[in-house]
Amino acid sequence: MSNILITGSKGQLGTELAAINGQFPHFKLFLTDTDSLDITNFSAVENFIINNKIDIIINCAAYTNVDKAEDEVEISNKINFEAVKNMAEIAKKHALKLIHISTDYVFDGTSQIPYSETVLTNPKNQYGKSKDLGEKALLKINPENSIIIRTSWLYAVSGHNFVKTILKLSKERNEIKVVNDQIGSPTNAADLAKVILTIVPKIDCKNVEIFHFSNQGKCSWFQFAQEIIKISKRNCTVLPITSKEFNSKAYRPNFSLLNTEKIKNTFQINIPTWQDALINCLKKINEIKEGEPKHS
Ligand SMILES: NC(=O)C1=CN([C@@H]2O[C@H](COP(=O)(O)OP(=O)(O)OC[C@H]3O[C@@H](n4cnc5c(N)ncnc54)[C@H](OP(=O)(O)O)[C@@H]3O)[C@@H](O)[C@H]2O)C=CC1
Ligand SMILES: Cc1cn([C@H]2C[C@H](O)[C@@H](COP(=O)(O)OP(=O)(O)O[C@H]3O[C@@H](C)C(=O)[C@@H](O)[C@H]3O)O2)c(=O)[nH]c1=O
Repeated sequence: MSNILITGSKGQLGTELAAINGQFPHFKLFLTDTDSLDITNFSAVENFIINNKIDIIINCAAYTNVDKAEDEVEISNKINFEAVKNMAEIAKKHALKLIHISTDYVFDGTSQIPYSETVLTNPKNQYGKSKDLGEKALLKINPENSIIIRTSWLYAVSGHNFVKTILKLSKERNEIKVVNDQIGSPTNAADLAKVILTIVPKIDCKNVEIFHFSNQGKCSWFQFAQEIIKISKRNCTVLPITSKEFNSKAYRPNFSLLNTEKIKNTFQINIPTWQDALINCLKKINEIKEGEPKHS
């Protein structure tokens, strides 16, 4: 039996990890969030891992509001950088495995081929910068048997995400406008959660390794919104617009597709397409019924 600390367990990924604990009875999950374990508090985290004999930390806690981060530089850095640095130090001192989650937004979006783990980061917004600093701190402190998993466009049944926003907007409006010049791959948090708990026992590395994980295939946010509307049979038109027209506060990369070959080959895993993963999530939120035809 391994004792695993899940930070940010009330978020999208943390909730999905908690939901599948039954499939992994050899893990005892310790579910914490801001109210029970603030990851910015070094001694609180260290005491928690000592008192509960923690073997593994899965850090799902993060500051994830991309637009708000532009104005909240200090707090986003505290959570996405300083707290990660602290956890890396604690992991090293107590010989724990640390699984840290990062983002496609550490890249600048200028690539024309999917980003592999070796490409240099160059974040263009404050959220991406804070996550990049967290990654770099972890790489520098370099606790053994620790990894960074970068993922992209995460969504789940619970929490704030693009899928739920589009479902909500499509109830309120006949027409929604969505950017068509940002390309990536959506990721169902349930798929990532399953992969994390599957690979945890197999992690064995002297130096911190980076892996990329997303659902398979690529799309723009516009195409993603179209698929959400189509599968959910909503009577709403999705219109393509440019990022310039949408004019969000934070800059988003135009291309942030991740190359997932390394994680697939290292751990011999299959990853669902983004369309199938979306159907699975929408089924869960009762937008579609079992047995309905898959996407065309
Ligand atoms: N969401 C996305 O699209 C993507 C996310 N990621 C990364 O994946 C990981 C998981 O993301 P996701 O599940 O979507 O995140 P969420 O925003 O859904 O959840 C993050 C959780 O962390 C908690 N949290 C924030 N600050 C602290 C703190 N100081 N101490 C303890 N807990 C805290 C939040 O609590 P509260 O709500 O109270 O602030 C929330 O419950 C993150 O590292 C994120 O950067 C990567 C790519 C895409
Ligand atoms: C809701 C909406 C968004 N958009 C655009 C805005 C933005 O460019 C894009 C995505 O919008 P969101 O704000 O939902 O997503 P965003 O917050 O950019 O999502 C990111 O979150 C962080 C945490 C990550 O790590 C990234 O991988 C990514 O998932 O779609 C529209 O064009 N029309 C709309 O109606």
